[in-house]
Amino acid sequence: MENTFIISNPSELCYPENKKKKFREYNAKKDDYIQKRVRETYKQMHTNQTVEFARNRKAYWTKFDKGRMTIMEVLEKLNELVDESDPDLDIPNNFHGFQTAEKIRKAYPELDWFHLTGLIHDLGKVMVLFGEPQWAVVGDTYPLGCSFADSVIYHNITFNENLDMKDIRYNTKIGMYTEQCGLENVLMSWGHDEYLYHVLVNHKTSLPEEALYIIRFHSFFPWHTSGDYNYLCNDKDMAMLPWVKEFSKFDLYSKSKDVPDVKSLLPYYQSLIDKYIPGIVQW
Ligand SMILES: O[C@H]1[C@H](O)[C@@H](O)[C@H](O)[C@@H](O)[C@H]1O
Ligand SMILES: [Fe+2]
Ligand SMILES: [Fe+2]
Repeated sequence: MENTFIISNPSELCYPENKKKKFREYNAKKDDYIQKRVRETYKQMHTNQTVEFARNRKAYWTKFDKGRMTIMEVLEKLNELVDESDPDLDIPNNFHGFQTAEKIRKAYPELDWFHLTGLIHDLGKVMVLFGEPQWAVVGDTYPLGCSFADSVIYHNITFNENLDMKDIRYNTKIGMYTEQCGLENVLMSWGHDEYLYHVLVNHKTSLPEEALYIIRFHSFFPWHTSGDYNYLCNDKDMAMLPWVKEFSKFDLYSKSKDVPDVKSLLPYYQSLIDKYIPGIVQW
C-alpha cells in the first residue's frame, strides 16, 4: 500500500506562533491568525446551528450514501484537512489520530479497543471533504433546543444571531427536554462526533459501548470538562463520564508538532481495524 501518511517536507507544516504550554486557549481579543480563524468558525457555528439545521444534517448524513471506504482510506484522506476550530493543532488531522492512539496505548497497553478509539475518534471530519462546512463538522459540541450554557466557547459573543434564542420552545434551561432524559435523547449541535457514531453503529462494529460513547461525546467539553448540562444526563451518562474524561486527556495532551512514524504503526492498527471495524464502511 502506498504510504501517503509521510509528509515529505516537514517545513510545509506550520505551527501556532508561540509554542504554548497552555491548551484550549480561546481568546476573544487576540488577533493572531489562529485565534481569528477559531473565532470565526465558532461564530458561524453558533449562528447557524439551530434545531432545524441539526435535524436536517442528521437526516442527510445518516443515509450513508456519500461513499464506500475503509477506515484506513478515510484516515489517509484526513491528511487534506486542517481543523479550523482548533487553537492547538495546525497539522493535518490524520497525525492527530496516531498521536492520540499511541499515548493511550502507552498508558493502557491491554485495552486495544481504546487504542483504536484514539485512532479513529475524529474520522467524522471526513464530512468536510464531502463538502460540509467546517462549522458543521469540527469544534466543541453542545445541546440544541435548550439555552446555551456559559461554558460554551465564546458564549457571550457568538449566539446573538441564532434564531433558536428567540424561540420560546428552545430558549429556556430545559427547552424541549425533560430532566434526566439522557444524552442519547438530546439533539447535539451537528458535528464529527455524532456522525462517526452513527457510521459505526450502521456498520455493526464490535467496538464496546464505552468506545462508541467516547466517540459520540468527546467534543462535549461544556459537559465533560465544565460540568454543565448534568440535568439532561441519566445514570448511563454519569457511568460513562469517567471514560470520556480519561479519553480527553489523551486527545488534548498528545497535540504536538512531533509527527509519529506512522509507517511502522500501520500493521498494528490495521489488525485492530480488522478486528473491530472490518471491510468497507458506508459513509
Ligand atoms: O477544535 C477541537 C477539534 O475540532 C476536536 O476534534 C474536537 O473534538 C474538539 O472538541 C474541538 O475543540
Ligand atoms: Fe474531535
Ligand atoms: Fe481529537
